[in-house]
Amino acid sequence: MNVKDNSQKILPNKIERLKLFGSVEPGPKHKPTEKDKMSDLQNLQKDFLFELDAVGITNVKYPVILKSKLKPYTQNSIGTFTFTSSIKQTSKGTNMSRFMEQLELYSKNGFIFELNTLKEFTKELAERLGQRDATVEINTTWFYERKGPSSQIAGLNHADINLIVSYHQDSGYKVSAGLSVFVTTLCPCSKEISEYSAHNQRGNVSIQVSLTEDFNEDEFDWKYALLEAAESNASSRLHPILKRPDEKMVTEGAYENPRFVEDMARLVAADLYELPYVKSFEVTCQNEESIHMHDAIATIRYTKE
Ligand SMILES: Nc1nc2c(ncn2[C@@H]2O[C@H](COP(=O)(O)OP(=O)(O)OP(=O)(O)O)[C@@H](O)[C@H]2O)c(=O)[nH]1
Repeated sequence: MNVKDNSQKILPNKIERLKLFGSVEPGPKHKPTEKDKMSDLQNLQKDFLFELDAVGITNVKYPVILKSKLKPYTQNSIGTFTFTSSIKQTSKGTNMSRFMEQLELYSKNGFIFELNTLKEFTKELAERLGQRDATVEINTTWFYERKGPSSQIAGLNHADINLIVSYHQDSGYKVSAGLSVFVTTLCPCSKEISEYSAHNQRGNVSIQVSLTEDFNEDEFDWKYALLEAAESNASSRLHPILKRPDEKMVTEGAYENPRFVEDMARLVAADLYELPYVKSFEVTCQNEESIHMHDAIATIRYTKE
């Protein structure tokens, strides 16, 4: 057995240590260091065979500020951004640094996760890039207060939400919003055939809607509307804190509102159909089955006339 050597080590200094592990002195440098003397490969103009539909940066994490109809009314969250624009066949590349420059500019006083800000941002981005169009997508987590149905004890739930804004100098804006949240579903078949009980599952409801041009975020909180569409049609909503009287209500409520995955998709679709500012939608419900290894899934895509 090795006996540990407890005598104190004399370490080489930091520079020597880095050299020990392979660091070397800088070599001779001949290329220009001033920006205007550097070659600018990405701005080369030639026939590069194809136009690009979307080029840019993705998986950018930056803080965002959310406003909400539910408590907490204002909150900080983390946004995951994707920024792109098309580029012509004659351009070699885009100017990647400009996406982040613009994000930093808008983040000086906190980046507000709202439609008006995002529309202005997307148009300015296209102009900054010298392109005809730009698209910005932000995914973030929205926290909202949820109380136990009997005890009224409050805690925080969360849903994943996104906004996608595209701007084109000829056709204007296209706006899409999405939400994904968990719910409880209780199997109608199981309830029907069993002497007692019914198996239930954790369901995920994912909604993506395209919004009308005149949609006004100050009048309608789209994330609240999508949350309601998902949760109010489930067998039960999820809760952060449940005391026994709450648990009894939630359990019985689910038994009184059984749902297949297909029922969920259709009922959510019906609510979205009735929202006047939704032009088209896609709903996917996925149940993590508690009596199978696999999940059940149902999707509806619909465009209003
Ligand atoms: N086009 C392109 N740029 C890349 C790629 N990989 C890295 N870069 C980026 O190139 C950027 C620098 O290019 P530009 O943004 O055009 O910088 P610049 O020319 O000094 O900036 P401007 O003066 O605004 O044009 C850096 O942000 C790098 O991240 C790539 O695959 N394509």
